Parts: sequence; C-alpha cells; structure tokens
Amino acid sequence: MRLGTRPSALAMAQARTVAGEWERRCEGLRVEIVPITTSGDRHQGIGDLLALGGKGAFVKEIDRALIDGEIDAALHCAKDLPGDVPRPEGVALGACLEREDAGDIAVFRDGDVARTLADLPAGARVGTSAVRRCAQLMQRYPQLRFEPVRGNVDTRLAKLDKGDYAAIVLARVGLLRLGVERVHERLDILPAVGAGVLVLECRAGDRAVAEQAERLDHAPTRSRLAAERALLAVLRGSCDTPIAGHARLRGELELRAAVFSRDGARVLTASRTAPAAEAERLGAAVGGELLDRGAGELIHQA
Ligand SMILES: NCc1[nH]cc(CCC(=O)O)c1CC(=O)O
Repeated sequence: MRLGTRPSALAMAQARTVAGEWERRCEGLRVEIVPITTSGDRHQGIGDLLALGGKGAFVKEIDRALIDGEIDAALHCAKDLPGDVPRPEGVALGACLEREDAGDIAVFRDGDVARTLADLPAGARVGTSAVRRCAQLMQRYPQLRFEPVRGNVDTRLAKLDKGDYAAIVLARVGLLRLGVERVHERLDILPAVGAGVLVLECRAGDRAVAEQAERLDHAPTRSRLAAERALLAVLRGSCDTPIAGHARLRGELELRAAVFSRDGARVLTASRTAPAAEAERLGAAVGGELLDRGAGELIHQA
C-alpha cells in the first residue's frame, strides 16, 4: 500500500502513526509512505498561499498522484482540504480517523516568564496565521500585536525561538503528533472546521483499498466532520475566511459555528442539534442561518 502525504515533519509523523495502525488492523498489509511535495510546501511566504488559490495548494499534487495511480491512498489533515470546492471526482473518502484534540494553543519561549498570553507585555508580537485565530484573539487581547507567521510547525517554532515573536499560536495536535513538549496555554477559542481530524482518501471505485481503509474509520468522527464540512461548503470557506465550526456528538450531533470580521469586532454565531444521520443537513442549516443573518457580507469583506 503506497500512502502519499506531504513531506513536512508533521505530515510524515502523522503518516508513520497511521501506517503502523493500519498494518496492525489489516493482517499482512505493508504500508510504504510516499512523500509528495505540494505547491503549498514550495511557497511558504506570506501571501503566497492566496496567490496559489487557497488551501487546495496542500492537496492538488497528492490528488493527481492518487488519480494517476502513483499512490493507492492519501493522508490529509481535514483542515487542509478546501471547503469552497468539492473534492475531485476520482477521489473518495476512505476513512476518517478518530479525532484528537481540536484546540488551539499559544506556545511560549522556553525560559520566558510569560506562560499565558495575558502575561505578555503590551505591544508584544504574537505570530498566528489563521484569520480565524486572529479575529478571536484580537478582541480578547487588544494590547497584543497579532502578526502573520507562515511555514510548517517546525519552522514556526524556530521563528519563536529566534526571538521573532513572543508567542505563536498553533494547533495543539501538531505538537502532540510531533512529540514536542513546549510551554503552552490552551486557548478557549472556537476551532477550525476539521481541526484534529486526519482523513484517508482512496481512488473512487477502488474496492480493495476502500475495504482496508474502512478498518481505520471512526464513525462518530465521520459524522462530526460531515457536519462541519457541510457548513464550510455552504459558506464557501477557503483558507483566508474567518470561519470557525465545531461539532460534538453526545447522543445528538451539536454544531457550533461563527463567522468573524477580520478584526473580530463583528461576530455572528449559530448553533443547532440534529441526529447524527443528518450531519450534512445540520451543517447546511447552520451555514444557511449564518448567511441569512449577513455572514456572506462579513466573509466578502474579510
Ligand atoms: N494550518 C496548517 C495545519 N493544518 C492542520 C494542522 C494541524 C493538524 C490538524 O488540525 O489535523 C496545521 C497546523 C496548525 O494549524 O498549527
């Protein structure tokens, strides 16, 4: 089984874990990891991603390799799958792996006295790329300067240690998967759609791989992700839209979502519940409600 993924340290660590788990669950299976450089990996400068046409930049080359038969399966962070365009026709969802932590954290320099964002002096620079994070944090910490920081998780940590920033905001799961222990604060902000979920994709119509992929599937995560991605599709969210969405499953599926202005001064929130079997409809309903209340204008302005 040739499993394609990005060559970043995080993607490779994720792929090694998933490959091991897959081999354990499928007798006789051997998984070979195939690193595939995407345009997103080649262009790590600020603004480059937008020029490349959004988040699809991290998946396009891998989609192509899958469709062309160079790999049999692909591993992606659900968060990196574009929300405004459907997945290509030749690509099918094989498995949603069980969700880990969906939360965001602020990471501080080792040895620094600051251990929370509230500890930082006024004017301190905090590196965070996602507009969703900036919008929510600027309102709570108006004394701090939130500035874009791009690059892989390891690159961002290096920029923190070099002194470019007093703190950086990252996905908690990134550090967990890399096995990196750092001084950090958990942030109580609404997560990104798909945060902390890995998806395994296969070629549409490839029964053999689909059957093996099923062994890795976690049905509750699949429902939660379906609701979140339906929300994103209705809102036509891409990499640079300040949208948050997080579904929980406690008997029923509950989806909470928010759309922000770039500075976070304006916020629209919505939340609804539905049976897990109606995940897509739930996502569409929450998205529809936000659009009715003016989310389209907020997203357009952002
Ligand atoms: N923006 C890139 C990205 N895409 C997915 C993750 C984290 C892993 C995940 O959520 O599965 C990250 C790093 C981050 O946001 O700090």
